[in-house]
Amino acid sequence: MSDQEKPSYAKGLEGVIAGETSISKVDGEAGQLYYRGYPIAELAENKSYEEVVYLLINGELPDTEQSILFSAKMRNARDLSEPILQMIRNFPRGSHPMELLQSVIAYLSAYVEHRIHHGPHCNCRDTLHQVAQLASVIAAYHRISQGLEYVPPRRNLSHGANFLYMLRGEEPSPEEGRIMDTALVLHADHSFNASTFTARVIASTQSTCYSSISGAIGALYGSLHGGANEKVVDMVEEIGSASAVEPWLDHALASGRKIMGMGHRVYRAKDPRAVIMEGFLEKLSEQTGDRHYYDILKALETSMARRMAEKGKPIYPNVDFFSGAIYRLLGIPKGLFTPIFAMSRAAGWLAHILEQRVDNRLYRPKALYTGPEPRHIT
Ligand SMILES: CC(=O)SCCNC(=O)CCNC(=O)[C@H](O)C(C)(C)COP(=O)(O)OP(=O)(O)OC[C@H]1O[C@@H](n2cnc3c(N)ncnc32)[C@H](O)[C@@H]1OP(=O)(O)O
Ligand SMILES: O=C([O-])CC(=O)C(=O)O
Repeated sequence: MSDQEKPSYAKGLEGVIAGETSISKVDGEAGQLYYRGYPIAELAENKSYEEVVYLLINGELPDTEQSILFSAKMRNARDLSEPILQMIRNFPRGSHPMELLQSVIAYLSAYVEHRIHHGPHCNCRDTLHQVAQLASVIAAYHRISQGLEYVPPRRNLSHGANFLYMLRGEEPSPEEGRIMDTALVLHADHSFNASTFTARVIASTQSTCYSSISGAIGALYGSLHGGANEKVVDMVEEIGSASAVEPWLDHALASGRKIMGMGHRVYRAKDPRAVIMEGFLEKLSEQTGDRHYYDILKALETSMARRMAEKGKPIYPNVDFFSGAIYRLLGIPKGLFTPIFAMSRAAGWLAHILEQRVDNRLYRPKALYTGPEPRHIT
């Protein structure tokens, strides 16, 4: 088939509307993100992760009573059962925690009543296992793999603060807890991104919430998606200092490297989440007296903006650009950055799975066949 005869199609589904959603809206031109109509900056400033989970799943912010009940439910669901702890203890050391997360979700499904529920009211909406327990799994894996004791969750801390507590075995400062919780708010949903789309495709086959979320974790792992936050910190370590940014970029761009944490399929402006994360990084850099990451990242941002503008292709930081550096300054190891993204995004995935089921149609696109014409074995 000649190139002229080929039907056109959108590679990577770029620009294709693949479904309807009322959960979040990404305004790529304006650089704005809304959850259920609320601007992300307002939610980040005023709401906890638990309230945002409620909003994503139920469509409205909780009132005071609903908020208390929902928080209690999520906090009660934080505990890990003995089989899950056993699985974490037995998981091969040296595996990436994203591999553990993907497996843990599938394993968890063996211990809960869920298989018959394929509708929007399946019990995942109520048990909130996947949303509440990922943080505990990540913290447990980190401590167990370091030869430390598992620290059980506390019920009097926000989701973000409890995660830091379970990692460290010590309560974080209120400021650290707030930064962690807000980072979770910022990562909770982003319309039809690759991992959420994966979750919806799996849900569209009438599979379970558990398999849908396990698949979504796999999609998030890659370095073009959630895995970029870890790669950004690798890149900063490779660059070494702000003064090395220009020669490093000359070489990286000449050899066709993508700059991790920059660029986006939808945003044509700075990602609004990166704006908020940058503020946190600046604050933490001042407080800790460690400006290393901030200075290198800002030099990279400025230089890339200039270089790409000269080419007529402006490029801006995305949500992954500053997050890894923030986690680093909170004392979190690199291997946990993408899992942290997953533990937040689990809320968005669950909301999308439930929405998919309300008016489901199996996802099954067509492909343009480019293989041999029919032939016979001779
Ligand atoms: C949470 C998230 O998933 S956010 C995204 C996280 N991923 C990253 O940060 C990885 C780095 N970024 C990228 O690889 C890309 O920007 C993506 C995958 C996120 C989006 O990519 P696409 O929409 O497919 O854009 P595409 O890769 O076609 O880029 C368009 C142009 O901008 C350039 N460009 C895009 N991103 C980058 C980048 N990070 N570094 C250098 N150049 C880039 C491309 O080389 C391309 O130039 P060309 O037209 O001369 O070939
Ligand atoms: O929307 C996307 O393609 C990627 C993204 O920023 C996210 O999932 O948060």
